[in-house]
Amino acid sequence: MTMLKDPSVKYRPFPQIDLPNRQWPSNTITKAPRWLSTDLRDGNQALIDPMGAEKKTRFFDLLVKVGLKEIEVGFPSAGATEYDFIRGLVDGERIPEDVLVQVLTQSRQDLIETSFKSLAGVHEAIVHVYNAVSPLWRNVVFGMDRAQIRGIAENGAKIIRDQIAMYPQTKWHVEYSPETFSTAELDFSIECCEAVMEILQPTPEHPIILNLPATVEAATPNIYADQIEYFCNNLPNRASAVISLHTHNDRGTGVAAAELGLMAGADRVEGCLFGNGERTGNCCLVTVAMNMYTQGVSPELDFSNIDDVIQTVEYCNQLKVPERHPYGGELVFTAFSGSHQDAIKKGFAAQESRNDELWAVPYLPIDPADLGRDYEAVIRVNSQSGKGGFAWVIEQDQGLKLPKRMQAHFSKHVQQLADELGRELQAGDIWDVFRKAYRLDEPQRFHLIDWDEARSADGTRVFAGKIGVDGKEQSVSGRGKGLISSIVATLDEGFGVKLDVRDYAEHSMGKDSNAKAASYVECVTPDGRVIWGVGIDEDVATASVRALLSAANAAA
Ligand SMILES: CC(=O)SCCNC(=O)CCNC(=O)[C@H](O)C(C)(C)COP(=O)(O)OP(=O)(O)OC[C@H]1O[C@@H](n2cnc3c(N)ncnc32)[C@H](O)[C@@H]1OP(=O)(O)O
Ligand SMILES: CC(C)C(=O)C(=O)O
Repeated sequence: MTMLKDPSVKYRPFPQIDLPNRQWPSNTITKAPRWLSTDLRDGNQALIDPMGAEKKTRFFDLLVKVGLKEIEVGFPSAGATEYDFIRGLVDGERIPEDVLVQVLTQSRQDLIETSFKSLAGVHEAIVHVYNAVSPLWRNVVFGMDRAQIRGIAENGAKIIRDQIAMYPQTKWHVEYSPETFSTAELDFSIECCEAVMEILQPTPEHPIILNLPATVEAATPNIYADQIEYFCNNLPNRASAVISLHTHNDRGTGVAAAELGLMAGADRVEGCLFGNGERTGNCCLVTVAMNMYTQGVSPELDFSNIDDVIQTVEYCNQLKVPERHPYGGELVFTAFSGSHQDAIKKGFAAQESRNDELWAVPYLPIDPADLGRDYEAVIRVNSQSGKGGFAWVIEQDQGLKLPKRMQAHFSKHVQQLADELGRELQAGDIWDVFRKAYRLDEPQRFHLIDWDEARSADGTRVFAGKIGVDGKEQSVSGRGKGLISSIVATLDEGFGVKLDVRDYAEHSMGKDSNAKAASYVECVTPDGRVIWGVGIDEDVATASVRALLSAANAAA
């Protein structure tokens, strides 16, 4: 047992931010921010096997396809793989006109120079320089005081200014990250940013990007929002800076922090698809974007074919997108449990009958179709499921709309199978048990060979059928007020099978003229047994005959 009884001996609470008049809690996100994907940099540097050129190229093409306009393509001074990939993008003219590529560098002369070289000839790009500013890093990593740390930032800014002058054919943008911003003194982060701005002289027309990372997430997301609002309020020349967020997910609230940071006044969000990145990952861009979408705000990113996106991301990262990951996970639109299935099924029916576009289905905060998912996987059946669940599956799979009371009747068969198998039931399992339960497969005691119907002078109907009985053909007939009662009379008079019909339903199994019909009949036997019969046929009347024979087979 290594957990301390009193963790306050080892850990300290994160201090509150002094921001008495905070505005962000009353704000909402009303438009898409500028997005930057750092999949090819922060995501890549955290992989067991970093991507090679082939994977990076595929990922880059995907990011362009979903609509990313700013893409951090790597850390050029890390080595030849990174450098050559970036040069390949430039030389191969693979960067669309409206896409800005970004590269990251430490604030060191040789690394900055390599970074510019990697991009030489590009039409427009962002050079991103960082140095850590918080006390722990100052003391432990750098062994420097505040002035020296600010000096690293200033030195980098000067080198960048000089490099920009050497590559005039490119429109350059600069991003500065006071790394570890969220655990640093706010005034010191502002001091470093201000010093960098002093050197680079940004303007509102050509602003600097100030990226404020929660390099390690160390507090609740409201604290990060306070830090962002404080920074925005106190940065001199705020109009000449684009405020960018770069959150990590150490406490599991990287997305929340980014969202609250936007409410607090930021303009831009950095992150990775499905939250890849160092340790627990970066803020997930898919989640922030789709959260926005479900509030009726276009994220200006296209995840309408999420499965294609996942396939490429999983291939490139060699990491699986977890089954419960928001919006993308395999199970996030699936209900196994009975009460959820019931509500979803009713929700779809209500949605269809309302016939408007507003989405309102219980337990589904978003229409799976908006992510390119179909409705088949919305309901899956196991031992936790209810009748709404298998009724949905059998309707989707076979086109059968079981009457409500029949669902209850069939339920015990499904439940028994689910308990026996101890696993999820596939559509095929449910269809097998249905055919068995309602005797749809031959041989059965009674089966239909042919039938005809006539009307007598008194208006009654006469059913005349050729029925196979235990393998032998028999001609039988019966009279009634309608088709059903004439078949019931036939079964009674011909075979002594007595059925009291309680309920009857039929429907077409599709919309076109070739669609089959299904009939369901609920009967009670003289000894009080409730029996359901099912008939399926091209002809609706024949489906009724089959349904009654199915019931007779159970009664016999
Ligand atoms: C929060 C982030 O994710 S930041 C991005 C991190 N990503 C990466 O590091 C991936 C790519 N990095 C690399 O391939 C390598 O680190 C390289 C090639 C860039 C540099 O490698 P090395 O020269 O061996 O240096 P290393 O990364 O170990 O850095 C250590 C030195 O750089 C200094 N340093 C670290 N960060 C910075 C910085 N941002 N600016 C200036 N100096 C820095 C350290 O203080 C240390 O100095 P010291 O040797 O005097 O103690
Ligand atoms: C370089 C910076 C932005 C970073 O990756 C971080 O702080 O997490």
